[in-house]
Formats: sequence, structure tokens, C-alpha cells
Amino acid sequence: MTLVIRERRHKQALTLSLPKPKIPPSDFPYQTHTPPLFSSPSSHLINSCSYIRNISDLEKVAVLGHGYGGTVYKVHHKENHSFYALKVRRFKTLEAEILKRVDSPYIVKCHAVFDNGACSESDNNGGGDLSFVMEYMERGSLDDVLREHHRLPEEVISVMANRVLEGLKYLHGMKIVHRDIKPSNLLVNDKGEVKIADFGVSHVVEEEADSNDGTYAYMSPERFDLSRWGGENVDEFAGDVWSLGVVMLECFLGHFPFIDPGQKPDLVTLVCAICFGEKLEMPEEASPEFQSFVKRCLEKDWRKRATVLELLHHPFVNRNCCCSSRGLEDCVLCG
Ligand SMILES: Nc1ncnc2c1ncn2[C@@H]1O[C@H](COP(=O)(O)OP(=O)(O)OP(=O)(O)O)[C@@H](O)[C@H]1O
Repeated sequence: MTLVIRERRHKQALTLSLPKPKIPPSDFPYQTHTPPLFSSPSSHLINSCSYIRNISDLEKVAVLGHGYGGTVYKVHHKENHSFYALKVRRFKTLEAEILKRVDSPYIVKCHAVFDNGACSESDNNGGGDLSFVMEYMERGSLDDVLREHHRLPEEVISVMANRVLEGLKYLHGMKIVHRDIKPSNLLVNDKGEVKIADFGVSHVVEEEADSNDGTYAYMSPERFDLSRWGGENVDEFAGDVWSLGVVMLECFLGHFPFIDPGQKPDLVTLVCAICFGEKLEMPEEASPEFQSFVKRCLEKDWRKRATVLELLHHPFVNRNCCCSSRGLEDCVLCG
């Protein structure tokens, strides 16, 4: 079976600076009687890892956020009284395939996938609308956390980096390249645990993929210009390491690192900064371990960039979270 996704998205790399039209849960009009999410009798279960058998058992409770592919809802299961996040996406058969395969504490769990039966005659991209019933991550995305706290302490970044690396180790071990590691795809639960989400542009190595899928701001130099950085032999996993480095530095600085805070992140600016710009100066106030970790991720030549396994042994990720020494309430992720 060919697991190929051809949908191109994020041609404008503006997800970084554009405020998302987020509706806080408290603003969502609660209903005493919430209608089922889908009245269509054609919605049918195509995969379930749990007892979620019927999409009509889910009731909308709130809007959690909006992404490129649509709205994400907080939903309540009428029978088991648990909360889930529900995403409806078009042409996401590969995403469904990947979510079916993965099962890790470092990856947001997909409990069930429903086919809404909306595939038209002309759709030949591998499906119509799919509804993904996902683990509900109470504290939203790292993007949300950054908007609230602006910058994160190194101890917290260290714990996050460790979890993302464990998630990438797991994915890469299954030959899955995520290809869109960025703050809005790293979700946080009420225990402060960070998990990787959104396999919308992921790719199974050795199968055909469009190197332009993903979000420009977090793409590695070799993804912009394959021929300059090693042609067809490029190690695709290295692109996830680059993105991790960008995210970690963004968490430390409180803004996207490659351009000035007020600068417009259009494609030309990003390509110039990421591919042709000088190596980034590390913030002087950062610890030597943090500086070294980020430098190893942001090595422009993918052949010299650190691997996930190397980074898992890096001194920066082998620290304790602030919450283990100062109490949970002090930690911006846990508290
Ligand atoms: N499982 C979840 N639990 C809690 N909140 C979630 C969950 N999934 C998504 N969200 C919220 O919904 C927002 C939108 O998610 P979505 O995956 O649609 O888009 P995105 O990743 O922000 O952007 P895009 O998909 O366009 O790259 C997230 O930023 C997050 O705040």
C-alpha cells in the first residue's frame, strides 16, 4: 500500500506570528442539550483502540482551537463521561494509518477514527472527511503555553526536549518522520506532560513524499534546497531534529529565533535566514548545556547535525524539572 500524501499546506509560514482566532472554552456557548456532532448516518468507525464505537455518543463542549485543517472541539462521551479532542480533516488517510500504528506515552493518543462518508466522485486523494477522536490535552499546545508565559525556564525546556526526543526516537524507529514539529503540534496535559501531535504531513521513509509539506518557519535547510544539501540521500529524520532545536530556542527567547520579533516571516525572509544566514548566535544568558544542545540541533549541514539518540544523552536533557525541586505549582507546564 502506498502511503503518500500530496496535500501542500502552510505555503505561508505565518503560523508563527499570526494570532490564532482562539475561542476560550469559557466563551463557548454551553448548551443544555447538545446535539450530536454528526447527524449523518454515514459516519462510520474505521479504527478504534477503545470503546468509542459511535460518533453520535460524542457531544461538543467547547472549541479548543483552529488549525489550517479546521476546528478542534472538546467533546464529552455520553457513556463513559470522558473528554476527548475531536478533529475533522480532509484526505487524511495517511494520518489515520500512522495514528493506527503508534502507541507511545510521548505521542497524543488517537482513540478512534470515523469516516464521515463525505468523499466526492472527484476526490482521488485517498478519502473524504475523517474525524479523529484524540486524547484531550488539558493545557492545550506549547504555543498556548508560550502565549501565556512568553518564555520558559531552561529546566522546563529540558524536560520538554527529553519527551519530544523520546517521541521522535519512537517514531523514527517506526520509520515515521513527523515533518511538522512546532509549538502548536506539541500538546501539554494537566500533568505537564508534553506529547507530539498532528501527523498531517508526516511521512513513512522509503515512500514517496513532497518535501514542501510542513511549516516553512521550522523547516531545515535541506528541506528547502535538497540539491545544495546532499540530493536524494538526505537523512529525513534530521529535519525533525532541526525543528526541535528551533522550538527549544523559541521557548527560551520568547520569539521565533531566525528573524527579529517585528519582522514579517515571509518565505524569502525565512529562506534567507535559515539557509543562507550566518549561524545563529546563542543567547549569552543561556547555560553552556542549552547552547550546546541547540547548536547541535541547528547544524545547517544535516550530516553534521546531532541524531536523536545522541541528543538523548546530551547533558542538557538529563536534568530534573523545576517541579521536582520546587513543587508542582511553580512549574509553568505542571502548575
Ligand atoms: N488533543 C488536543 N487536546 C487539546 N487541545 C488540542 C488538541 N488538539 C488540538 N488542540 C488545540 O487546537 C489547536 C488547533 O489544533 P490543530 O491541530 O487543528 O492546528 P495547529 O496544529 O494549531 O495548526 P495546523 O494544523 O494548521 O498546523 C491547537 O493549537 C490546540 O490549542
